[in-house]
Amino acid sequence: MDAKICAALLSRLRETRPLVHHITNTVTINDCANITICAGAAPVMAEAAEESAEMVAAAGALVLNIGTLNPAQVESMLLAGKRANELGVPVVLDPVGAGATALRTEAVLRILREVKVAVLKGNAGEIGVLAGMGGKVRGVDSCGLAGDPVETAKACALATGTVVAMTDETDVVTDGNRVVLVGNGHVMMDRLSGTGCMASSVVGSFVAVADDPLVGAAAALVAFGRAGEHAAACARGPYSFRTALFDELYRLTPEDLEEEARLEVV
Ligand SMILES: Nc1ncnc2c1ncn2[C@@H]1O[C@H](COP(=O)(O)OP(=O)(O)O)[C@@H](O)[C@H]1O
Ligand SMILES: Cc1ncsc1CCOP(=O)(O)O
Ligand SMILES: [Mg+2]
Repeated sequence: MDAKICAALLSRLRETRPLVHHITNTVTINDCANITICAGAAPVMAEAAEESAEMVAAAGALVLNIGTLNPAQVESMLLAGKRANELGVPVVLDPVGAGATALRTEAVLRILREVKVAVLKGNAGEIGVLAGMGGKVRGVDSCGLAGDPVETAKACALATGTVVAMTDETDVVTDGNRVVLVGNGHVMMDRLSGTGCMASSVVGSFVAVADDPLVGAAAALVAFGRAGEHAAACARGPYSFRTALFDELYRLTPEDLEEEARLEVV
């Protein structure tokens, strides 16, 4: 895993433009659609139980995000997720707010039991809760971890059988054995609702074209983080940053990634 691989995946993503099927929340759904396009993929949001399994057949990846979950939506997620598993379509799960309420925590655990999830992408608090290692979540925000971030992410990966992508100032991507740390990103990304959801959409886009979900997830967080760094350089505040974040991901080239990726395999 190195900068060259990130660059090659971005090229492959732009050449193949996979469809990324989302079942996601109502707060950031439009941001997720547009960041998917800026990454190089094509979004579709389809959540009715009558079509969610059918739609996933055309997709390169499925992103499940529980940010504004309700029981019917979770059933649609299970139908789509099981069909994705049958078809070999990788599933990305964003456990938004897991730990904040029992409904959220239980929905995530049920999806993890019934669907083979390729990448579990959460903030530090959410991953700490799911690892059973003392994460704290208020609303949808991480209030931090009790222990070491790498050990927490590894424990979560081993407990859930997924690649865990735990976002923070330094992102930790791990399958429980291999660990990649991603240093790209900017604190402005924490001043805006939706950057975690968008990170999941970008992970879905990269995982659709990657042979290895760990490599796809790490490359996605490098690309998104690097776009955030470029965006912060010209932003006056959170909302001009938001606009610039889309533009800078759209403008990001494989050469940028090769030169500017900050990742460490530990
Ligand atoms: N302090 C920070 N410095 C750099 N990047 C950050 C920082 N906080 C968050 N990010 C980036 O913002 C994105 C969203 O992460 P995070 O804020 O942890 O998720 P969520 O919005 O789900 O809480 C990730 O790509 C992460 O790398
Ligand atoms: C504010 C809010 N409430 C439910 S979903 C959501 C958006 C969360 O977005 P993110 O976790 O990406 O900041
Ligand atoms: Mg955030």
